[in-house]
Amino acid sequence: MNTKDKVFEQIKRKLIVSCQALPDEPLHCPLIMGKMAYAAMLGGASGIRANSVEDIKEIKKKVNLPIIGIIKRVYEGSDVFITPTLKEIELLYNEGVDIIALDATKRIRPDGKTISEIFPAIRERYKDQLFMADCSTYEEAQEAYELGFDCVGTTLSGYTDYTKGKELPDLDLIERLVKNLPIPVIAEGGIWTPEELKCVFDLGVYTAVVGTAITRPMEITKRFANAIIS
Ligand SMILES: CC(=O)N[C@H](C=O)[C@@H](O)[C@H](O)[C@H](O)COP(=O)(O)O
Repeated sequence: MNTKDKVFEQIKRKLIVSCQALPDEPLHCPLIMGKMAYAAMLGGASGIRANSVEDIKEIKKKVNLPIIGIIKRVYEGSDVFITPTLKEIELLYNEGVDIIALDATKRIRPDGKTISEIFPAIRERYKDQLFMADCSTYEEAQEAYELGFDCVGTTLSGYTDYTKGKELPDLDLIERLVKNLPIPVIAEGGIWTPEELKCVFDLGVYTAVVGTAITRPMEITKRFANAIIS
């Protein structure tokens, strides 16, 4: 089995936990994300999604699980913030992550180009690297598949101007992708409960990423606090 197949085999029909805290979040700190990933592993996660080279380095010290790596960076003039430019891809590639995820929406990137303009050269340059397309619509995922991405995720449904307000998890999108795309579909975004996780697996996803519901205590606390506001 080659390395790519091995990675996919390890995460097949298993839970991936996203361990992320941005600079404005209370748990922002590589050491904490490393421990978070370790806790997730002990709890049964089979893969980790993580943001930034610093966090990824620390997580690698604590767990030996496949990592989906991203770098979130906001550039002026573009709404694309998940691994938006070639620079972030190069950093993730040099760090060595099993899968690099990047925004594959139709939005214009910071370099003024679209994903279909830049991805062919990326595919060519990093031949052995696995890439995940973070999409917000069916058409974007279809295009990502045609461009040569290895897997697609529903990560950005609800987060682009044209999908804002969508109920998450986006079950319709997940179902359509599973039915029509021949590459692994990863459900990601807004999975809050074990029941929802089970539901997306029942729809036939290859795997699913759960983040906030497990690794953002401030958001989890808000849900409880809000439940008793009269
Ligand atoms: C839109 C965006 O920035 N999504 C990010 C992508 O890496 C993360 O902030 C999410 O936590 C992750 O996608 C998992 O989703 P949820 O936290 O809803 O389980």
